[in-house]
Amino acid sequence: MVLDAHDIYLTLWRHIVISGQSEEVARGLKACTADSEIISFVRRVADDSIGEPFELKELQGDGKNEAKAIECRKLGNEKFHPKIKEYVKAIAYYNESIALSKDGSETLAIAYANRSAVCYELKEYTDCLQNIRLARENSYPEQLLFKLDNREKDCLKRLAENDHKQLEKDDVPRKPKLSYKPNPKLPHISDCLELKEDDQFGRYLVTNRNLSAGDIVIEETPFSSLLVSDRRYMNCDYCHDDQFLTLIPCKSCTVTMFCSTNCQHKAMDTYHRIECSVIKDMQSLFTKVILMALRTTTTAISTFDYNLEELRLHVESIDEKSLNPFKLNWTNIDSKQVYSTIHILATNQSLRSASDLVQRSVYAIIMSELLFRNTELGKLCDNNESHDLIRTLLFRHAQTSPVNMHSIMFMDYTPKENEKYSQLNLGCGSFPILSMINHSCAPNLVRMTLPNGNVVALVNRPIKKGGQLFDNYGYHHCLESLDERQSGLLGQYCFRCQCEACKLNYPLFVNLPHAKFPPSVKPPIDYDEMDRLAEHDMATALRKIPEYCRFLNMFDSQYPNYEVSSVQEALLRCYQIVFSKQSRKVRYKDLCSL
Ligand SMILES: C[S@@+](CC[C@H](N)C(=O)[O-])C[C@H]1O[C@@H](n2cnc3c(N)ncnc32)[C@H](O)[C@@H]1O
Repeated sequence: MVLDAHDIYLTLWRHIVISGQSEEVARGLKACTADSEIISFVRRVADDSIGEPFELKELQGDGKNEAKAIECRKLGNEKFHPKIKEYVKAIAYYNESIALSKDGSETLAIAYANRSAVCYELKEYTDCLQNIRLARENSYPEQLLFKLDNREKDCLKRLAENDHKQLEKDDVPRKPKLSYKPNPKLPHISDCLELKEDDQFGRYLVTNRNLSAGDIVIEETPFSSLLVSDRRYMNCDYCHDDQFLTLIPCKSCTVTMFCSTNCQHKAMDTYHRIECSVIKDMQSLFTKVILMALRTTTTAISTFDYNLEELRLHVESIDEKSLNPFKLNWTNIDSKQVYSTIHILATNQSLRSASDLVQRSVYAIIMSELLFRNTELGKLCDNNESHDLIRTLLFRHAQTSPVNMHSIMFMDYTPKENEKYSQLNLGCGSFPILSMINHSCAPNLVRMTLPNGNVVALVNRPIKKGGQLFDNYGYHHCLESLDERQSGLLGQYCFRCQCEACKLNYPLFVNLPHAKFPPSVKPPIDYDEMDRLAEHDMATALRKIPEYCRFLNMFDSQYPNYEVSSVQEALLRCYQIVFSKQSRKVRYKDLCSL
């Protein structure tokens, strides 16, 4: 069995501890004056103590696999069976079969043909025709061609009769706008936001005007992004759209699919050219946080047109202490400068323990070895400096990723669960401005992903002029106890939280007191309306937004209480209904079992 990278680190660290070397290793790490020295030091310690930990002989690599493709197709057929009718699950298997099949093969053609049959049942006739074309372009068995011909005729007939699914106008998410004038140099953020820095908080964002619940103050595009691996047969690897009926596979690897040749080319240009031959092994070795370090590094390399010397000189020229995203003019910024703003994100390196630095060095060594052995980086890195560059970038981003990356979400249709729609993690991205926002366990904003992959910051508690914007890093007082929050934040983000919720020990949601309203105020939560929001009813969402915002602005002085927290949740749901990306699956709820 292949060990994952965390096991390799654990084996090494245990050996260091058991052999009584931990203090010596900590001293050795402290004495290093550059990241490249840290990595070399860890490599020496590893080679001396556990032999050749980075050989990774058990890794399987990747390659098309006809037998597995046929197996997946059979699983798809089971889900497609008229008594089962789990069409979306059938599609996931057919897509996997497509990704595993050799280009031009009969197996590939049959998987496309089977996918066309699902499209037909789902009344997606245009997609059905596209799959029929793809099946014919590959080696579909001659003797079965009549099936495709008949399905094609039926599709054309249905299209002529207009018997196909059309998006209801209300299903289409709207585009949000910034609530205040955009900053002339940073048009993706409101001009009221400023960057400050001090000893307690590091860099952080403040507002120079009063902000109200419901304001949208940032809409940011990620520099680099990653699709989680369990969505790889349902969503486009590049734009993350859930175009699962028409995904096309990478011709080489078996774990990457795209919604169009356009996205395929863009992915190739930005990261997949380097990652293609190693991404499957990387996925088996690393968590998404560390894969994000890989993605940010490969995106940086392509940003510099694979010119490693130029990238090295650029990185060396960055003045980390003084550069920040507010110093750049984003109206005509080039992507090399955008990378600079990702390069300077917090690493918290000086606060990390010896074992943490060993862990991240081990990850950087494993990733770089795989890249040097199996990708064009092996040839491109023709001197020690370029090898060091790749290792140190991976090491740096293995530290910036867990501290700064943000999730990319969408609203999945989950009719069998408590909530009909629930937020599903599609992946993650690196964001220069959003990464400047500090944490509070009682935050005053939430993040939301738009269908185009941008992430917006939505204010959900009023913020006074001069006040700091606070995000939540996954440790909210409503959901976690003070101890859990303090230790979680210290472990992952290296700071002791002193937010109002920690200082005043705000209760969990279940223990929140009720707000005191004047008799004229109607309770904000109406359970019928909540049911309609649970159904993602656009009209209800649009109607409730101003009401909820008024309530949050009026009663924030009584925070924390049950009503304000409930309305915050309900407001976020309304915004998700109006602006977020929603699963395409919902369109098929009456046609199959989901
Ligand atoms: C995403 S960054 C936020 C921007 C960061 N302050 C900077 O200077 O780059 C996260 C890091 O900021 C710091 N941080 C975030 N919230 C904080 C808070 N409430 N108090 C102190 N430090 C905080 C921690 O070092 C954390 O790892």
